[in-house]
Amino acid sequence: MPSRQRRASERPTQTRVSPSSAAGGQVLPPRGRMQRPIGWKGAVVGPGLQQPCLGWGAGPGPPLALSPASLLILCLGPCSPQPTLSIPLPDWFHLVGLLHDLGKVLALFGEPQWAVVGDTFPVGCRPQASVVFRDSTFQDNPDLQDPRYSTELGMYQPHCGLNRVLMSWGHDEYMYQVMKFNKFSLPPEAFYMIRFHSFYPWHTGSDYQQLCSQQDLAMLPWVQEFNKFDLYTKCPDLPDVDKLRPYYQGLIDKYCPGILSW
Ligand SMILES: O[C@H]1[C@H](O)[C@@H](O)[C@H](O)[C@@H](O)[C@H]1O
Ligand SMILES: [Fe+2]
Repeated sequence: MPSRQRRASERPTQTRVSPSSAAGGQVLPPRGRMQRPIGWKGAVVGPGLQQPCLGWGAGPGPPLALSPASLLILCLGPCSPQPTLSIPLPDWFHLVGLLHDLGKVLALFGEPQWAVVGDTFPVGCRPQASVVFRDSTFQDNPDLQDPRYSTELGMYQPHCGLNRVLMSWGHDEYMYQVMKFNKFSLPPEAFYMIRFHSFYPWHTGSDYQQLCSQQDLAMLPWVQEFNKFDLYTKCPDLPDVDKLRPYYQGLIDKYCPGILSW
């Protein structure tokens, strides 16, 4: 069993794919303490929010504001890293922790859950062994019947680079696009970490090497370092928002100030 798959079945609180769904389709709500949807409605879209730090600009969504306190609760509480840093990391690394899952706001725009959360993988080529539930959920995927898309390289050139690869859609790519559009002054590593943090078959499964460029290999350690603080590392206790807020507000002001377009 691929390690990612083993982890998924060992951890019942994580989002899971219905065993009865045919084509890698239906994603069921997680069990246990993550039973609630990601909490945007209650925690972020409250009327009582003050001093919004990240706001909605022009876009299809309703006028919403994300307060620093809400972000901290969402991102440092139930859905982000425990501070067990073993090496000194740059300050922006902490901001990546805060921001990395904000793309899940797509769920508010009516995007179905399977197109927002879940691990990501390249489309247009054969899904490799470490893709979670690879063996049980891809049997009806039409690409696998198409000789152009069902080989190891599929529609790609060898070592074309992940920036030329079409990934399955989700919160990673959306947040990356938001950061780019709003010109966050973060280093390329930060963009990269957010864009590929759910690409477990690559950063943890070591698959898809045939698509990687030298630049991808250079970025891999950053994605792996970040992964130590991603899934399964959540602190069960809510953070002390008042204590943490000035620090994170400082990072926001430094790297992504003002009102953002989503
Ligand atoms: O499969 C997981 C899961 O869907 C999480 O909700 C998400 O934050 C991760 O990035 C992803 O890899
Ligand atoms: Fe994520």
